[in-house]
Amino acid sequence: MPVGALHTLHRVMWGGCLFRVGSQSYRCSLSSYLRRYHGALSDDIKSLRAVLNPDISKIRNIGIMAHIDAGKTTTTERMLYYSGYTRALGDVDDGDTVTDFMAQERERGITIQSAAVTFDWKGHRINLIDTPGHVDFTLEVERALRVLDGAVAVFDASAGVEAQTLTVWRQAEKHHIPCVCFLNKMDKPAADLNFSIETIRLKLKANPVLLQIPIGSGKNFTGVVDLLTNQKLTWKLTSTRDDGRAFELRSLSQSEDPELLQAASEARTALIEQVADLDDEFAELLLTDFSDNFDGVPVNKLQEAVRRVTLARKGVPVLCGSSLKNKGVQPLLDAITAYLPAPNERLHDLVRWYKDDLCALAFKVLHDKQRGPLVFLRIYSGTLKPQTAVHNLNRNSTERMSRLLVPFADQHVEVPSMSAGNIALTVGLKQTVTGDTIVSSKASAAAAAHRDHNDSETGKKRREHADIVLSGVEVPDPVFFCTIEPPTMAKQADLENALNCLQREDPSLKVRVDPDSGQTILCGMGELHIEIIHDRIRREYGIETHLGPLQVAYRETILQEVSATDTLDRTIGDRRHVASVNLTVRPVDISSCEVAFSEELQVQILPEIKEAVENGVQSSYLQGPLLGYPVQGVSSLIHSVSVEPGTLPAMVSACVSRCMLKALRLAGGQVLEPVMALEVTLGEEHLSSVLGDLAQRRGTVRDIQSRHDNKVLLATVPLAEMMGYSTVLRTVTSGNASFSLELDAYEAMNPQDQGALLKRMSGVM
Ligand SMILES: Nc1nc2c(ncn2[C@@H]2O[C@H](COP(=O)(O)OP(=O)(O)OP(=O)(O)O)[C@@H](O)[C@H]2O)c(=O)[nH]1
Repeated sequence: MPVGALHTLHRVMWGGCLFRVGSQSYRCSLSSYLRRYHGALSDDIKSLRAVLNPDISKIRNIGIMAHIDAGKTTTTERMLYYSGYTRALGDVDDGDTVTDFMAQERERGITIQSAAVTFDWKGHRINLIDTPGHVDFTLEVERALRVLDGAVAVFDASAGVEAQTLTVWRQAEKHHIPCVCFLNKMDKPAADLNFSIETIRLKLKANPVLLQIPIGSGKNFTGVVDLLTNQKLTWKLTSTRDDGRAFELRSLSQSEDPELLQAASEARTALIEQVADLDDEFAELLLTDFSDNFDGVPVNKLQEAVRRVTLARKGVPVLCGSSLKNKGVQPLLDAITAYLPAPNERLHDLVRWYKDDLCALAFKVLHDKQRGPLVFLRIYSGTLKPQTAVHNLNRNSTERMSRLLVPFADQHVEVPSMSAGNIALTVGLKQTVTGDTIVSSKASAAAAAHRDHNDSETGKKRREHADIVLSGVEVPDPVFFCTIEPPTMAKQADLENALNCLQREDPSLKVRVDPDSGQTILCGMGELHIEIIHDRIRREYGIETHLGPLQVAYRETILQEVSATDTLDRTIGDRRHVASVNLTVRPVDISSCEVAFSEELQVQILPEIKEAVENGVQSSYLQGPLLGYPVQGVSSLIHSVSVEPGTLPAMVSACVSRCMLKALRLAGGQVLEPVMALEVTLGEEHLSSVLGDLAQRRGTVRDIQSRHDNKVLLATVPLAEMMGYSTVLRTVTSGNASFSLELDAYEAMNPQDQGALLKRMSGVM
């Protein structure tokens, strides 16, 4: 270790080391420091100092998204390695990657939590979020996308666009995130560039802009031709241990590569024509100066045009490579810096109200045993400094941030400040939960609100005060639930604490207490989600819990319109409470649940009585009359409410709830069940047994497509029939199939199935 670079080094409380270089300190664990920075220590320390507050135009906040197993983690590992942050190449199959750092992730070889990783590439700072591919963790992806400026979509080039990519792509579209596509696994014999590009066009409805063509295929894939520069990049790996750091860069020549040159020149012409179609500025340049000689188009002009096309989301640059075989990752890093936007190129409307004051969004919370909650913040404006108080707008509370760190997977480097555009990790924010807006003080929020208000007055645009709060993450409703019990009552408090911590980290996990049995209920997004939570409680909190059987989160609705009247007359102590209500419930669209007042009542009703009535209706929606599941697809119209003087609002709510229950019972109950969209990829020889199994699960086949030698089966199946499906599929296909599952819709059960469910739930069957 070149000790000269380190002026001082001493141990600190949480097992890490404080490294001082000049006036600057960095903190990380000694072993990881030695492992990661060995060899290029002085350079890396310099670069760490240099990137503390990089120019905003040099920052790229990027997510990697893809279908499960497409190779996100492997690609991320290569990026870290080539940028000089890791000394050895991690391997998901050996369980030693940097980004999959949770114990379960290493064991299962999948990415569960999105880990933020910061590194530099050619003068740029890249904040990269590795997102999970499994559908149970869609919320993790959503949370990451919310704070990113650009994304890399990684595909398995032998499979093209797969189910989960579609979901994530739609999420990226929702947030208007420009993307670059990376066709990974080009070394596989079945890798097919044209097929993959076609699926991007057809399934994602995107406009692929091919920037490279592959050299060789399958085992003979050796590199790519860069169509912008007409140069070939070849990785002549001499042994399996070759890390691919070095590659050869040469211009194509007629004498050595006549066929490749021909193919590249055709692809380049197609690229130039395509970009000209998508970008007027480039089209004008082409028509004026290069109409008869596309070869003369300057590389930088073409690159600028591709960038504009990407940022406008009119097209997506497509690159190819093989992360596992260490080919093509460096050009992907170049593409990230060249085509994806800097934070200041993205429109974040509210940022202008804060001017140079701090405004940041908490997008992830992790619990660290020693340091307490670690909160990941995306800074939109202003500067964040450690040892300062910040104001949480959502909780209306002020708390003190003790440390500020740069997130480096499971290692964190302490920094003295961070400016707009960056992703920071803070220690000390104990009340902040995912989705909260953090500002410097109450006064700065008031000033922002004032600017917002003034702008609305002058700018005629009606704005809400809420515009100064960043919108959080939409949390989908959980579809599965089960009871969870501690080993002894003495551990109940520990379990509650563990569940509180886990919920702050993961808003898709819901915990409630059953009012009848007093049991704690876990509600999650899928079998795997609940299994992981169970596992984490055991490993991280040392509590062996018992889970009850997994149950499906049904819903209830009604079949017909019904009116009801009820009067509550109750004396409590010496006070008499009398309230009457008349209302109608009617079935509406399944996704809504409303309460409305007749026109006459709307004018007369006192605000506190109105609120009490609404509370009464809402509480009746929480537990339907059939099986006690939440009610949806019902509209309630309140015709009249009479309340005698002295009656408490809580009594009005109770009267309304009782009347609602009466009406809902009379309206004929209908159970709604979650129906999932299933996609199974399998060999043709297993198709009939998988179809037979699906028929027994009340599945409906929507389509069977061919993908090379495989079949892709698209179906919808009630979630209740999907318990343990992964095990059955593995057995039926001898492990040669993969599947993905996501909520399609809540659908009405047919009378026979509903009858059987009701009997089962009431213990008759
Ligand atoms: N042949 C080939 N295999 C690859 C390549 N990249 C990754 N793999 C393999 O594909 C599998 C999945 O790779 P990961 O990097 O874990 O994929 P992921 O997308 O991060 O997976 P999740 O985190 O579970 O969503 C592993 O067995 C890798 O070794 C590649 O370029 N070529």
